[in-house]
Amino acid sequence: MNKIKLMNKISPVGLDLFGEQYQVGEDIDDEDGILVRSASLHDYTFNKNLKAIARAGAGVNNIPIDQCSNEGIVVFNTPGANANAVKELVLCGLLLSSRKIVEGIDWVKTLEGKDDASKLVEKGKSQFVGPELEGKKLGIIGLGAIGVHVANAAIKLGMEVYGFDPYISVNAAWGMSKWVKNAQNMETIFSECDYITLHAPSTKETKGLINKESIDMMKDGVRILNFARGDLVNSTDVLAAVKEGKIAKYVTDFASPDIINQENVIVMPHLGASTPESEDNCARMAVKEIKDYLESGNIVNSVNFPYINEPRTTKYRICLIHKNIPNMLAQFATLLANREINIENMVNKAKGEYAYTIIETNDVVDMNDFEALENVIKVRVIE
Ligand SMILES: NC(=O)C1=CN([C@@H]2O[C@H](COP(=O)(O)OP(=O)(O)OC[C@H]3O[C@@H](n4cnc5c(N)ncnc54)[C@H](O)[C@@H]3O)[C@@H](O)[C@H]2O)C=CC1
Ligand SMILES: O=C(O)C(=O)COP(=O)(O)O
Repeated sequence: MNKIKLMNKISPVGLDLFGEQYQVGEDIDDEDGILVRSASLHDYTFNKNLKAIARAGAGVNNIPIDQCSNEGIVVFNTPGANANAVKELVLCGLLLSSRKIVEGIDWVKTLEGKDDASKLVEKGKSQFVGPELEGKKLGIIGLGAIGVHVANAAIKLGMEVYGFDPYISVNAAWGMSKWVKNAQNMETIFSECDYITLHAPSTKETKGLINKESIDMMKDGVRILNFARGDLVNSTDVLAAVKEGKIAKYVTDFASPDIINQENVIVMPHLGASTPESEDNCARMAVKEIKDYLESGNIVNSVNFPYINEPRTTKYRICLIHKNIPNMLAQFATLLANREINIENMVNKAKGEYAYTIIETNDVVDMNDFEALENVIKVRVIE
């Protein structure tokens, strides 16, 4: 029986895939796996039995990845599973940043109970004029699953789209409209664009990338959208620029005390992925990933360990997480040879400092033999 701890609400469409061999819930101890959305695991104590964490979503900044790697805990996410949901909210954000929709709606509420409301509306609406998107320049920082969706949709809206992503994947590039212009650097985005939208993960490199210095490069009246993570933006600098009128509107999915209820700042309660479709997609993908890893040792969509997806061919499968250093495979082979155990199949892949090896055999093996080896982090024998 595998035990799965839920750190957030996860769609039953995914949870139903676990089946009877799993105990799943919020009050689980000594869990084999964790399913999480945005709850922070930075202060969570991982038990020794924990093998995997699946983030039903994209961003993994709520998980201590280095610590997980060090402890042999495989962390998965669900690439692209919520990208359409976020794209749709970004399109909404573009419109909210441009047309004075929120202000207009709030103003109409003040007319409640007035018999001449329709007349007042026609007289007062001129205060809520805002520009169209067509023909304007949109800069996108981060061209992954979401950035590409946004780029393609903005092209269809008639916008001139500039994209910047120094690490763009071949897949993302294949999926992107040929009309998207390749900005060679972030400065081009800052200086050229009327609208700037962020779709890069929170990393050391991206933290605070919207700050006084970058804002100074921007056009007067620029509109900034942040559906990536709050810490990509220095909110003090953004707020100051909004107050000066340099930034016409800041629309974000991430609340912080300083930006709540400020004029020309629209804050949403982290709603990007909150659609039934995306919640189902993410849950399904996360459950499949964690189940596959626990049952077969296969790793698909991990952010900290390499991709290995091999069909089972033998009775026993030895799964070894270890340091990516010379002589590990030789030690495994020698150990098995000394026990007269034949290797039917062996796969080894590395990712950065860590590596993963699957050895298949039809003979009984003793996990302790492998655990005793230096630089082996985690061992499992799956029957
Ligand atoms: N508001 C919400 O509810 C949601 C927010 N997100 C946020 O959006 C981010 C992006 O999500 P996806 O597109 O699904 O991820 P993704 O991994 O498909 O794309 C991220 C892209 O950012 C690029 N990138 C990394 N460092 C960069 C840098 N320094 N400058 C420019 N580009 C850089 C990567 O090369 C990659 O192409 C997530 O990491 C998460 O923080 C994701 C889903 C929902
Ligand atoms: O997938 C992501 O990175 C998100 O930000 C979505 O977060 P959520 O699952 O809605 O808490």
